[in-house]
Amino acid sequence: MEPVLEICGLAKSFTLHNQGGITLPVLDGVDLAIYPGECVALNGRSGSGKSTLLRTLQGNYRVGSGHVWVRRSDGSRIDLATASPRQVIELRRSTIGYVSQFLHVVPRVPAIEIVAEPVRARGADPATARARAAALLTRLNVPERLWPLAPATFSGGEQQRVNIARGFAVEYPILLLDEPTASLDGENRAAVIGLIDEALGHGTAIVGIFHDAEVRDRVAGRLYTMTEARAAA
Ligand SMILES: Nc1ncnc2c1ncn2[C@@H]1O[C@H](COP(=O)(O)OP(=O)(O)OP(=O)(O)O)[C@@H](O)[C@H]1O
Repeated sequence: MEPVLEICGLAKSFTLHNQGGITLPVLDGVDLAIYPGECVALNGRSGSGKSTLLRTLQGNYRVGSGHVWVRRSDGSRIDLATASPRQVIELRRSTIGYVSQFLHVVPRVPAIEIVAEPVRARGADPATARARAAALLTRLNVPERLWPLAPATFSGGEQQRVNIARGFAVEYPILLLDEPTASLDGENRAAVIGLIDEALGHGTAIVGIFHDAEVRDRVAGRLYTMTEARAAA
């Protein structure tokens, strides 16, 4: 079986332009291959670069050096290091799902539409997309009275569940999860674990940050421990 995601010699540093142009090395020599149907948990102390790696895999941060090969459903591969912005947008629609820690709400867009949007973007008709969204919101215990409302006023846990529903609305080949259970109670944690299990069963490859050790031990088949980037000489 071929990996859906192959990270080779990835390095990434940030240049702080407003602080004298200091360069902060964060990732160095990351090598990791991820296969369909497996869940890899990023492990490491606070500040070791877990979120930076996840955002780089989503194409949100530019690759410093090295390669991040993403395999598309037609078998072709794209390297995020050289992908155009247009290709990155297309990969996010078709191949790479991402559940961030916080929902970035668009003003006035109802929760159900936020969840249905990725389904529609893949060509489903509005009724099918809304039905999928409704099923996920129900599963994640988001009360139906909230569905037509914009989530700006929702509680932290409600916003997170809308975000999770959106991330799982489509069966992406690759799903990136940034602390998907951080502000959830036991019942909703169990619902998220159920969704993760199903996605893995469908062959989705998951890379996640799970500070909740119980959830991590339950879903992750493998840990990838971040090592400190070599300090700049
Ligand atoms: N946009 C940025 N600009 C400058 N430095 C950044 C940026 N994002 C992250 N960093 C720095 O990179 C390092 C790694 O941060 P990152 O958030 O990836 O760590 P983490 O392992 O996810 O931490 P935590 O477990 O605390 O969330 C930190 O020292 C952080 O200050």
